[in-house]
Amino acid sequence: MLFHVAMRVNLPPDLDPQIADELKRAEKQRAQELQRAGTWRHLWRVAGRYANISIFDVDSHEELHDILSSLPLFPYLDIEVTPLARHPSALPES
Ligand SMILES: O=C(O)CC1=CCC(=O)O1
Repeated sequence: MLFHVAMRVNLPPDLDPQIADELKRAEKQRAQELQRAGTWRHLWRVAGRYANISIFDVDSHEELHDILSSLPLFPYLDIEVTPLARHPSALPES
């Protein structure tokens, strides 16, 4: 199941910079693990915002929820999830 996930990062301006750096390092490590596993299919920066647009490939809504809610930055993320269905005019995937 594919999901379009929009994440906006809202780190508090007064957050200790060392804690912020550690959260970003841990988030990057987890994001790269999930990309290598094929679960986090796309990760794009939204130009001009501290936000990303991502595509996740998971087996269930529950799996997506578990992944998103365990991200290191989760307490600071505004997340919007959109389920995707195949478009009838899309070419078959190679
Ligand atoms: O910077 C972001 O958009 C949040 C984020 C997601 C994966 C990652 O490494 O950072």
